[in-house]
Amino acid sequence: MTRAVRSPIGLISPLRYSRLSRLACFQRTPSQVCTFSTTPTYRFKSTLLKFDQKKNDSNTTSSKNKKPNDKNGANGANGDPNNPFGNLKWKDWVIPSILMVIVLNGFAASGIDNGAQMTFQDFKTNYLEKGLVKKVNVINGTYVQAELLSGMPRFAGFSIGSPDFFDNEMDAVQDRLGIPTNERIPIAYETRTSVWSYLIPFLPTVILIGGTYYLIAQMRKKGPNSKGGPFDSIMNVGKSKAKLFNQDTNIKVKFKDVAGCDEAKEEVMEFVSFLKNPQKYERLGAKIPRGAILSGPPGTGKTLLARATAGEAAVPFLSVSGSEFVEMFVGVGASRVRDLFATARKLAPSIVFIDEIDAIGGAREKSPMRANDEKEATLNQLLVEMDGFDSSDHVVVLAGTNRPDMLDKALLRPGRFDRHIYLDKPDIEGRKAIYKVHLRPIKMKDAVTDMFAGRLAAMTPGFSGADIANCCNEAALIAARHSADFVELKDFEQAIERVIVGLERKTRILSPQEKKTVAYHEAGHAICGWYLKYADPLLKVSIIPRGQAALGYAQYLPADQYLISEEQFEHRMIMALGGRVSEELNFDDVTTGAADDLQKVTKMANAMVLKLGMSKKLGTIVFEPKDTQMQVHKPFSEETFEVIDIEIHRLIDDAYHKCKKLLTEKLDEVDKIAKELLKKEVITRDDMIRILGPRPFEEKNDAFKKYLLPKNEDGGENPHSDSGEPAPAS
Ligand SMILES: Nc1ncnc2c1ncn2[C@@H]1O[C@H](COP(=O)(O)OP(=O)(O)OP(=O)(O)O)[C@@H](O)[C@H]1O
Ligand SMILES: [Zn+2]
Repeated sequence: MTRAVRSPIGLISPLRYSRLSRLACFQRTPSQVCTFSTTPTYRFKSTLLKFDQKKNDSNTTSSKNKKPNDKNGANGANGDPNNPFGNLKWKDWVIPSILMVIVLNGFAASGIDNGAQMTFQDFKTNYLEKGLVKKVNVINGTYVQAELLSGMPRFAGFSIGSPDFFDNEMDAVQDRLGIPTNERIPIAYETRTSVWSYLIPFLPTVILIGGTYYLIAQMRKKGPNSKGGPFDSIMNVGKSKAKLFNQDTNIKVKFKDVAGCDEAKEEVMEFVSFLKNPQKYERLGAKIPRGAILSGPPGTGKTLLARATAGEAAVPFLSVSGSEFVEMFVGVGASRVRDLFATARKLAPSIVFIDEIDAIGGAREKSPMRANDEKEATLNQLLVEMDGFDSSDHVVVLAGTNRPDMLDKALLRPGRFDRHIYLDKPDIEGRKAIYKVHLRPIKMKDAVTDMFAGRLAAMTPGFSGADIANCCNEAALIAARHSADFVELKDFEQAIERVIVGLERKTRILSPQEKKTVAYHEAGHAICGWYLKYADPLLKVSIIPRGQAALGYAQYLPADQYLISEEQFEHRMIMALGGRVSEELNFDDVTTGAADDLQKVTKMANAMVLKLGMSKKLGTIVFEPKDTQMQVHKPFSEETFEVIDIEIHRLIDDAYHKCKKLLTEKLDEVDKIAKELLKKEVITRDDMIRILGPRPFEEKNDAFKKYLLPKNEDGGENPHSDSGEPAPAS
């Protein structure tokens, strides 16, 4: 039984082998204990080697063994798609794992001080037979700890198969050495239990109770700013998803950050004044306005203005999108509305902002087929909540929409959203002011002058506040890409072009013939624009492909204008046809390049005839049905329909012939511009003047004249004044 087995790393008795392997197993996680790899012996050997070589080192060994196991554990939790706890955060499994490891370590240690490790055989020959042993302790009937005489290691330890066998062996050795019975080494028997052995039976219960407590805590998490834990969506389906912005922390927006919409600001100012000082109004018996609809095209600052209102009034701001009320289940939307208003009342004075209110506030179905009960229930709840305010509630409701015409009339009734504030796209002065706001954080070389902001504003007619914000950011990105220290005008010019027509696509290679077609097409547009009185000022023409579809483009600067005359319409149509006509005049064949132009022309002619009363034959009648979807019959006779057809054709044909006449006269100029384009790819207004001479009409865009036109090209010095030679095409 004590016969030693020779192994490559030393002598190991079978007895000790089994004991140590059990110890090693305790220090591993269950998954590895059960694993049979192709090199199991190697693992045991290395563990044993460490036991042999290092004294009192069991902890280090176990920690070394633990590392790869922990890693396995982590992979198990995160990497396995079937793992139901795959979504839990690291905290959720790290803490239990650490507890587990502590428990297992404690269990493994079991309170035994191992001392110098050896086999019984070694103990016998090295200590027992030499009389170096003072006392022997048999622990738990399986392990022996021998106290040695001084000068030796203090303890020696080894495992035994059974206490009886050990007793007999001890007696046998001492008999052999002739030691009298009363001087024999005392053997004590001891039972040691670790505190862990008491605790471990309770462990599953503790884990179970802790886990349940954690899950319930997760479910209870709610409120306007709930983080949305794994159980949130089920428990909080009827809760409002509004985001709460608190004055002290989140809302830094003030009225000074909203530029170019002074009237709108003035209107909402009243709400601010009310929220700050309600007594001033209530004292005189005035009812406080409940809410306002902020409408206008996308990106004109509706959300921004609402936030600024909250910022100025220094009250909590609850922001929610109309679409967040819409759910599959009936009643959820209504419940969310109720919850939103309950929260707002609790936080009062406060502002509720419902963006895209058309998602729930759209006109209710008139048909008996009740298309959308859920939407209606939500809207009704909203109406009820707004009616339910009394003036002491001090809650103001602002709502944003791009389609105020779609809203249910009941919403707009006095006592609900009784103010309607319209935010239009900014005009030149508005854009200038918005540029000044968004240029503030941009690092420029010189201070931003009025002229500089004006120049950018003049270059970007039709831009919304959001476009301007985007443009300023793009300019800074472009400058950063060139590792510049400052952002300059040229960066802004590039950014504007990018926002208008998209990225340059240098990789889109046109064949020489295609390039030529594009050049003559664009030259046709440019020449028409140059010689037509009402054409907008031209900034540049380019034949570098850009964005999704444009192979070439011309950048014009339309003035901010609110009325368009018949003649202006005609000139726009001629300009739009210039590309196609130039192709016809310069090549044997025409291409698809004019598709977009033709669409524009047709749309304009349609509008002139059907909506704007610009056809003498048809007179000042609107033919366009208001609600095209509901229209079954045309609101006019077959004869009128024919006349409409003829008139639309006539308008387009007229424009076409005038365009052809103009370009035939200016064929040389078209040729020159096209050649210049082929040479340089991009030509500017200066190139046009160099090749064609100054434009024969004074520019009509004041912003252009003020901010962009070089001084020597200005008004009076222009050889052709407004009253001079009429436009050749007119
Ligand atoms: N008048 C403005 N002054 C300053 N910045 C503006 C202005 N209008 C818009 N912006 C900028 O555009 C961004 C987007 O505006 P906002 O979200 O308020 O537009 P919106 O009208 O609510 O658009 P949508 O109808 O698409 O919801 C703002 O964060 C701001 O940076
Ligand atoms: Zn074109």
